[in-house]
Amino acid sequence: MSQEPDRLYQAIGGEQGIELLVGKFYDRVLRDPKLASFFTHAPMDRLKMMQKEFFSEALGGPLFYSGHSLRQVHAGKGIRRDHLRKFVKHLLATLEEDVPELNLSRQDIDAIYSRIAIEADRITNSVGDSA
Ligand code: HEM
Repeated sequence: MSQEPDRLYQAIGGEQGIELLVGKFYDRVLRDPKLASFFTHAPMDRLKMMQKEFFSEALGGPLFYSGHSLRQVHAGKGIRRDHLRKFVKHLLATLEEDVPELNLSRQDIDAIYSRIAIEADRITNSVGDSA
């Protein structure tokens, strides 16, 4: 590959950009009546910190994810595939609409989105199909 491994991390503006993205993303998730209740008792400060690490690692940045296994964290919570689909749709909408200050190109938006959305596969096996 000719591109720098941390190109996406740089494109998003490093740690600050990721923090902005994660904050706006959860604003959207928590406004969604189908998703909000999953987070009622979640430790949001820790969750956002873990997501910062997670995004950094996924985008080639210097922070590495130190949280629990994604399968274990999400298992047994009643999260279905349709919840997962909505969740990643909110991520795409956040990248497209909520962080104009990051000046992301279409190509970068698609690349960042796929790096995170692909992780849904890791947790998909621990959730059920739509009712
Ligand atoms: C691509 C999909 C997803 C990714 C990459 C992801 C990632 C994460 C990460 C990194 C954590 C922090 C784990 C830790 O604290 O060690 C977390 C926690 C959590 N996630 Fe997700 N998540 C995804 C989808 C979802 C969905 C669809 C829901 C529910 C609708 C959800 C609900 C939660 C909740 C409630 C917690 C907090 C668990 C707790 O500490 O009690 N996640 N997720």
